[in-house]
Amino acid sequence: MDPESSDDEVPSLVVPDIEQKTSQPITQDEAPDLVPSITTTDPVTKVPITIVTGYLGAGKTTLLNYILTEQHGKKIAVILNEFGDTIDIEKQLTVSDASSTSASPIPFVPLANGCICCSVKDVGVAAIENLMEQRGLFDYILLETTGLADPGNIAPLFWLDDGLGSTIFLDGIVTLVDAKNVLKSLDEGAGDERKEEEGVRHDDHGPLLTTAHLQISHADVILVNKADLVSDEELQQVVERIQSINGLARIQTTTKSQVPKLEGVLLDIHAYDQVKDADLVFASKGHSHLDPSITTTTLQFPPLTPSQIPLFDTFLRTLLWDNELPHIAPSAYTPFEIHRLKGRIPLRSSNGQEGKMLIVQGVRDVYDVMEVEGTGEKEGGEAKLVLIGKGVGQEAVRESLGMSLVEGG
Ligand SMILES: Nc1nc2c(ncn2[C@@H]2O[C@H](COP(=O)(O)OP(=O)(O)OP(=O)(O)O)[C@@H](O)[C@H]2O)c(=O)[nH]1
Ligand SMILES: [Zn+2]
Repeated sequence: MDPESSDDEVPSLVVPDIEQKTSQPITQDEAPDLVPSITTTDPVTKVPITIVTGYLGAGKTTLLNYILTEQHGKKIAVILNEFGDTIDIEKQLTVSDASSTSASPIPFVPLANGCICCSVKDVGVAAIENLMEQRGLFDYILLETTGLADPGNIAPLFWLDDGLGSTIFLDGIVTLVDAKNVLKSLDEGAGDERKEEEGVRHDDHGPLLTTAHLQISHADVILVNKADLVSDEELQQVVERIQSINGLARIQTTTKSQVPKLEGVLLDIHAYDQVKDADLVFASKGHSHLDPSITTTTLQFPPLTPSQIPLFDTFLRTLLWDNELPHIAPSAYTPFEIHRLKGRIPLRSSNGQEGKMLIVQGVRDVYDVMEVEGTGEKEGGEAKLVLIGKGVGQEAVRESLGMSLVEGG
């Protein structure tokens, strides 16, 4: 919902009233050129995009190669965002798609010299728009980020930029984790060479908040790769640490980034347009907080009445846009940061008709609330709002929600 619309509608996509950094028109020679290919006039069908992220050397390119050589019948375009001149090496690695029978090579967009999440955002958007001129040649986009990218800055690009939002949709964020080195990265920031000017997210309120934390906390799927390099115990320890950070993501352990199945597991997962009850089961079980920086917490509460909907939306806005907890004195809680949120909120229908449901999705300060038909669950189903981030487990968050939903409060 944009700020102007009336409160009683169920808000749809809401974005903070940040002045949008309007992307300056990129001159043609700035936007990377595409591999030449046939243009087609296929009607606009929204093309899914999967963001592949993960630390340097975790196995992103190995995954892309694996996907490009698997027989899945998809025509995939690849956007490679690598620092500096590794782009050519990556290009050979990535678009060597032996299996592609199509005469034209895979549409491939190199985005070198910077990180799409911070320094080449506009070029990235222009490159994707450019790519979409060739739609019809492909029906899926894979975007491999640099090893140092913060996916929380990239995901909203596909929500915020209504130009892009009309032709592509974010299907999910896949994070590759190096089983052998991830704990060091999380505990010591090993390998986190983000430059200060990029606003390195080492948090001065306590424990380290590294790029590895961000890539894990924002993931919809996490591949714990290089399993062959660690013992079973070490692998289990890594999986448990990652699960305690992100209780929503589906986690697989892999070697050479090879997953048994792509469809519905890595691709076409629709992580942003639906929230199934099964998605929230693990997160709702409550877990030991193994990581000092980032945790997952689940707020459970009774179904909302129609008049509580705007109260709930005000709670979300204050939480995500103002970084404050309504009704709680700032001195009564420590600074928090929301990376990802998902919710299924049954609505108590006033006349007993089968309850509708609010589905909530959020990444950092961009969130989306959709009203959908209930799935026939009995009315008493609890509402669940799962938060992933820093400081989300403090009792004040729960209290603030409870006080926010008091009608006439
Ligand atoms: N032992 C082992 N090596 C792996 C595995 N997966 C990938 N590798 C190797 O690890 C190295 C890095 O893999 P890449 O796929 O290039 O990793 P990346 O994340 O794309 O790396 P950057 O582009 O530098 O960020 C390559 O030599 C891969 O062959 C694995 O499961 N086990
Ligand atoms: Zn970046």
